[in-house]
Order: sequence, then C-alpha cells, then structure tokens
Amino acid sequence: MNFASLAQEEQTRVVTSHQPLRIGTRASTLALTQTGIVADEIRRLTGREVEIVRIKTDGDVLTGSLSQMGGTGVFVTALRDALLEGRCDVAVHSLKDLPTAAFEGLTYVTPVREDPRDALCSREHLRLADLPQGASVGTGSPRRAAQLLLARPDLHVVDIRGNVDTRLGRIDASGPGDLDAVVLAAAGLNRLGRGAAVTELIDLDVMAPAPGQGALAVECRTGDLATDESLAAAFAALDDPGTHLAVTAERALLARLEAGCAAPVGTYASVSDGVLSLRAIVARPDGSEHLRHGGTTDVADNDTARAVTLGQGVADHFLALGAADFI
Ligand SMILES: NCc1[nH]cc(CCC(=O)O)c1CC(=O)O
Repeated sequence: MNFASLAQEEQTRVVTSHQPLRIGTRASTLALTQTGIVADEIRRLTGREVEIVRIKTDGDVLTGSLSQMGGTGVFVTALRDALLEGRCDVAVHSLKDLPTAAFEGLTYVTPVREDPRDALCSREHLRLADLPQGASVGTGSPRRAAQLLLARPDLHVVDIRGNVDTRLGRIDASGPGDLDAVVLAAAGLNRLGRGAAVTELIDLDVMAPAPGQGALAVECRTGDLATDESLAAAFAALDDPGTHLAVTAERALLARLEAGCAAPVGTYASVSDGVLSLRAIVARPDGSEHLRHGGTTDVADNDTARAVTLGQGVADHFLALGAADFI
C-alpha cells in the first residue's frame, strides 16, 4: 500500500473517532511482557483504552539458526507491515532486533533502557572465570561467541536458539540440561522476572552488548503524531533522551559497518553530564582477532546528529583497520 494514501485514510479515522489504541506485538512471552509494560504506560498517559494485537513474524515461524537465517528484521517486518496497513497503531520491538535502515513512514521513541549487559546463567552457579576447562556454553550470537572465546579460549561454544525458557532449559533439570551455561540478555530475563537465573552480569568491557540491547522501540506511523494529540503526547513522555542518544550512536556504528544484528559487533554508549561516550568491539566469531575502539562527544538532549557522527567515526576507525573482513 502506498503510504501517502494510507496517511490520508488515517487522518480521517483519527479525527472522527477515539477508538482504542491497538498495540501490535510478537506473541512470545518476552514480547508480550515488554508490550504489556508499554501498554500500561500508554493507557496511563493517554487515558485511552488499549488493545493488544498479536502478530506472527518470520522469526517466530522459521526454525533455523538465527545467525543462518540471514536477512535483518526477521522479528520486525511483519509488525511494521501491520502498522503500515493500519492493523495496529503502535508496535513494540526490542530495539536490537530493529534493522538500522530508516523505515519510511514510521518513527519510534525509546523508553528508559533496562540493564544492557549480557548475563551468564550457569548450571553450577559459576562465574565465567570459574567455569571448568572446556565447559559448554550456549549462544546463537556470533558477538557473544567471539567475546566468550576472547575471555575463555578453552570454552566450547554451542549454537542454540529458542525462547528464554527453552534456552534456560539447556542448563536446567526441567529441560535437556546438556550445557554448563548459556548467555542471555539481562534485560529479557529481568522483564520476565527470571533474574534469579543469572549467575553473573558480565562486565561491559568483557562482553560488549548488541547495539540497542536492553532498549525498546515504540513505533507508530509518523503522520499520526501530527493528527493524534494524545498519541503524540504519550510518545513524547515515553521517550528517554539519554537512551535515545546512546542507541542512536550504537546503531550508527552498526549501520556504517553494514552489519546486522547477528554480526560480531558489540557496542555500548551512555550519556553522563552532557557527554555521550561509546565503546565498541569488532571480532571474528572464533575470537581469533578483534579490534576495540571508542570515543566521546558533548551532546544536548535530542542532538542525534552528534550521536550519529560519534558512532560513524568509531566505525570508520574500524573500517580503516580492515574490519570489513571480520563482518
Ligand atoms: N534476539 C532476541 C532478543 N531480542 C531482545 C532480547 C532481549 C531483550 C533486550 O535485549 O532488550 C532477545 C533475547 C536475548 O538476546 O537474550
């Protein structure tokens, strides 16, 4: 469908009615939990009724290894289609699953970020440094695999995927329990109330997270922000400027490297006292080579141009050193 005609249709709909806001989400437990948190906020901020619309994505249907699935946006495309086709008014994504390319006709805000770190969940409640020699650690992420092997070259990294419970089952008597440990995003575990499974929140310098990890993107049709006042006000209130600047820098780095969410690129940015700082690592998935770099810049709220410049600058440093080879 052509967006211009869609925007027009939406305009009439919004002006003539105050139907419930329909919030689209994947149907996984994590996605439903995240969406529930955002839906409560939007209900509170707008005083409007909110309806949750479940949408199946390729990431939920296909069963291959995530890193083999190729193509960015397996979790996101169907949700964006639903927004553009008017089947929902708002979509909630894990920001790290969102492709970096700008998407015409849609815009998103970023609520305050959860813990960005990766979490080690070990069967024997051990930390990374204390796992036995040659221990098996499950992850489907080349980024996590590379950094695990950098910290512990002796580990046996096993490619796994599935939802949080499936992955935790790999270290638990309630599941196959065949691995010594798995690595998951702390944010997902915390949101699901599974923080007790974490045996170590891995230091950001040991395991740099995926760009956007721990942050949510709450997305809507750009045109609706001009026509729907209560939606616009809710979006403005939901956005956390520090989170927005940080993830903008991280995503600019990823975009410049032309890497996707499955690439062995870790980065973390944050704002403190008006200074945005970012550090990053690019590694071969087997941990045999890696590069680290970072930078800082002064920023004001909403100064996304500077955030982009910072991320791109760090990426250019990597590219000058031949990082394209790793990705
Ligand atoms: N790629 C799947 C995915 N997308 C977002 C999260 C966790 C929540 C987050 O990072 O915000 C996860 C699971 C994981 O990596 O353990």
